[in-house]
Amino acid sequence: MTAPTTALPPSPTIAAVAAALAALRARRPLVHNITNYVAMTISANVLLSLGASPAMVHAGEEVEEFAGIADALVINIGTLSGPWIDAMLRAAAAANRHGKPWLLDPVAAGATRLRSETALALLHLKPAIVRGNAGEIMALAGLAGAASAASAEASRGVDSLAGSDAAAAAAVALARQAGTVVALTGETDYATDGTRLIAITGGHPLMPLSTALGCALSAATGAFLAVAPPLEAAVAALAVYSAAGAVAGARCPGGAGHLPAELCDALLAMDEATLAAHAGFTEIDL
Ligand SMILES: Nc1ncnc2c1ncn2[C@@H]1O[C@H](COP(=O)(O)OP(=O)(O)O)[C@@H](O)[C@H]1O
Ligand SMILES: Cc1ncsc1CCOP(=O)(O)O
Ligand SMILES: [Mg+2]
Repeated sequence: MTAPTTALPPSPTIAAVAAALAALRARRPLVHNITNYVAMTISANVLLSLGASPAMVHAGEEVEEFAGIADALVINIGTLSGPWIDAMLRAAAAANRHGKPWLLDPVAAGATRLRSETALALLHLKPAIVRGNAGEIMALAGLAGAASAASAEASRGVDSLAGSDAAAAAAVALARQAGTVVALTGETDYATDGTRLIAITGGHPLMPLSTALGCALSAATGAFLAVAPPLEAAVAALAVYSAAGAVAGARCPGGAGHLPAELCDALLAMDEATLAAHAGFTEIDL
């Protein structure tokens, strides 16, 4: 029997995630966010605690210029309107021209025609990563023709009613069809480039009870895009955030009110031992 000529890509390790986090902190990337009104403050605080520099810049008159100076761009369609859509399309095209990686968070894709058409138009501009909950990933995969249309019961507005396990196949199909990495979140998170599927455990059941933590995760994932290729960036972001979420949730016995603050503190203090204690990976055969 002959030995294989090409090695399989290595499975993710806690050490590799810790190294990506160290690289991020050393680089302190400037992350350009076009995000929704609900998510702006927590996204900026998550980026600062992680070790990145946030900037919320959405005016059509300046997004192209800013995309050129930023290290990565995050586009989140949470609170859409006509001028914002124009700015999002211009920013994504400018990031592509400048060779800057960018991420799409298709908030509530599938809920309205405006959201579906905008998410699809942005997908066609080739984001490096799409990060969404199960309902959004199933909807976007259906809209892109990568999977059958998502059922109306998969989402309620910005919230997913479906579990992430049920959306893993749609995530893989979307990644293949769109040539992107998909970061799918829920009780278990998944990262896939269409050839590999990695499950990431951690987090806390209180996380869906605090608004915009998914949006802030998308911002954090954008920061990792400045220091790592898309699949590694997605895995690192999901693992770091899952570990921080687990630590933060354990410090919130009375509910989710303080969760965003605890999450930021946990991100600031994140280290390899905490990652090892609170995040895990499984590589799933495709
Ligand atoms: N039931 C859960 N248990 C643990 N972590 C969760 C749970 N639901 C969501 N999370 C975590 O919350 C974060 C946001 O994910 P999610 O709620 O799917 O996004 P969104 O806010 O966009 O709907 C992710 O880090 C995810 O792992
Ligand atoms: C409530 C809400 N409405 C429009 S955007 C938004 C925030 C959604 O945040 P997330 O997707 O992280 O739950
Ligand atoms: Mg969301």
